Amino acid sequence: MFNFMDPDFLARRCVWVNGPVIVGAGPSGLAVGACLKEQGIPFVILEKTDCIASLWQKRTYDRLKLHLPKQFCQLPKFPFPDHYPEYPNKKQFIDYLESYATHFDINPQFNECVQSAKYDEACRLWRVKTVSTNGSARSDVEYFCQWLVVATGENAERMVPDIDGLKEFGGEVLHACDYKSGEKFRGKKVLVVGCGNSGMEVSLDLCNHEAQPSMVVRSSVHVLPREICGRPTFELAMFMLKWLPLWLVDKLLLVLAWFILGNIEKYGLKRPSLGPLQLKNTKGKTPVLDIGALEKIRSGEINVVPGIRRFACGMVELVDGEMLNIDAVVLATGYSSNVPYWLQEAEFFSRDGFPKSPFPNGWKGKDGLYAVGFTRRGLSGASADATKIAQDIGKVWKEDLKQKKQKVPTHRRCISQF
Ligand SMILES: Cc1cc2nc3c(=O)[nH]c(=O)nc-3n(C[C@H](O)[C@H](O)[C@H](O)COP(=O)(O)OP(=O)(O)OC[C@H]3O[C@@H](n4cnc5c(N)ncnc54)[C@H](O)[C@@H]3O)c2cc1C
Ligand SMILES: NC(=O)C1=CN([C@@H]2O[C@H](COP(=O)(O)OP(=O)(O)OC[C@H]3O[C@@H](n4cnc5c(N)ncnc54)[C@H](OP(=O)(O)O)[C@@H]3O)[C@@H](O)[C@H]2O)C=CC1
Ligand SMILES: O=C(O)C(=O)Cc1c[nH]c2ccccc12
Repeated sequence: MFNFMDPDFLARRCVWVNGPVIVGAGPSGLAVGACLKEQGIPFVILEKTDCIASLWQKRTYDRLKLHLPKQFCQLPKFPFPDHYPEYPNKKQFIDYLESYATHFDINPQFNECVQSAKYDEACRLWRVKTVSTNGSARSDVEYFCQWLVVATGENAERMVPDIDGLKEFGGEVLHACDYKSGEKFRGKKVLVVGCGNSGMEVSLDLCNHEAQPSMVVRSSVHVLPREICGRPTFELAMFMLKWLPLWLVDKLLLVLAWFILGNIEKYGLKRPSLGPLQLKNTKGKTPVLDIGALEKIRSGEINVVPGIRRFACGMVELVDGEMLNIDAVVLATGYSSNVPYWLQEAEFFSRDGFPKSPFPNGWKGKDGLYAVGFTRRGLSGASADATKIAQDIGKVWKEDLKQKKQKVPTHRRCISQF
């Protein structure tokens, strides 16, 4: 069970956690924490950065707002303030998450990156190893716990495509997660690779700062208006789904989109053969909710171009043979899960770092393993997972308490040095 001679084991501080270990202090981890607090269950949240919601605080652009109306983005048991607008901006969302953590008295352990986690059959506990990420002299830790909640998110790592010649390009190349504003690209020709919500919004932001973006659309994309007849499209879709099958809702959305946006294929925005919600559900590809990029595409201020063949010094060659002179490249090429890098488990999670079982069964594995925020349903999916996970852990917790017939003090942590 324990190898007392293993130098790695000897170098680590060992901590027994009475309750679950939650990996990640984003909205998902906080939501699980809040639901556990409500039941008086202690837990530890391990967060590799120095703040909560690091995706929102450190890896998003300035002009970002929630795309879905606020009622679909709030976390369990603590609504957004009434005065918040329908689509809160990035600062308002972060402020909300900060007050969420304060309200539930959630204090994650910052600067601790989970390096590996595996279930130890012999001691029937999860063993979670972390390394300190702030360079402090504090030693690395191994946590032992009965439950492990994976809350590292669908957007943990940037996806960087390996495109021929990119290294020889010479100009600035950045991923959308490092893009803040178009200010520094004023007057520059910028190639934006990708046409998801990030690619569209980065292109729009570049236009607003007098840069000249060309946006790569290599395959297809669903663009929907954010509102239909003054009501949020997402709300309308959720309403229709109560009565109608998904394929029909998709057809109706596309008819409405056609009336409002017209034929967008003539601008190079080919629609996928699957409908927008079906595509989101089966492939995880989010439809673009338009907040102004389409108008810039129509006016020619955003130049839509086909796929990339290769880069050369200061240039890009497209698949149709056209050569463009460009000053910078923004890779709005998406994200991936990082679970396969650290979770040593192959039954519940697949190799792409998402649970194998599709929604609504992807939240619970074996041996006390849980996943929150991997349903490809944004923040509302994460909230639903969090509620179920905390209830499930709560049942066992209460059963254990009954059996022990004694009250377990909260946060009893035996910090033992072997
Ligand atoms: C630009 C952008 C805009 C979005 N807008 C919306 C929206 O409007 N509405 C919506 O519903 N969804 C939106 N989403 C989806 C997004 O997934 C959610 O908003 C939300 O951030 C998901 O929360 P999460 O906690 O699951 O993941 P994250 O917010 O990514 O949090 C995961 C946390 O885990 C930490 N972590 C990762 N690996 C480790 C490790 N090994 N050890 C310790 N800590 C680790 C990270 O540092 C991070 O803090 C958006 C996504 C992006 C990229
Ligand atoms: N305000 C909001 O709510 C916002 C929400 N988001 C969310 O964040 C998540 C991530 O979005 P996003 O960052 O846009 O990522 P996505 O995964 O949605 O989109 C990635 C894009 O990059 C393209 N791409 C990938 N590799 C290449 C390549 N080698 N050459 C050309 N194109 C390539 C993809 O094309 P293909 O389809 O052909 O693979 C796709 O268009 C989504 O869920 C999104 O909704 C993002 C921004 C704002
Ligand atoms: O932004 C995301 O990643 C989400 O999952 C939320 C979301 C934005 N637009 C959508 C359209 C359909 C389903 C979910 C979303």
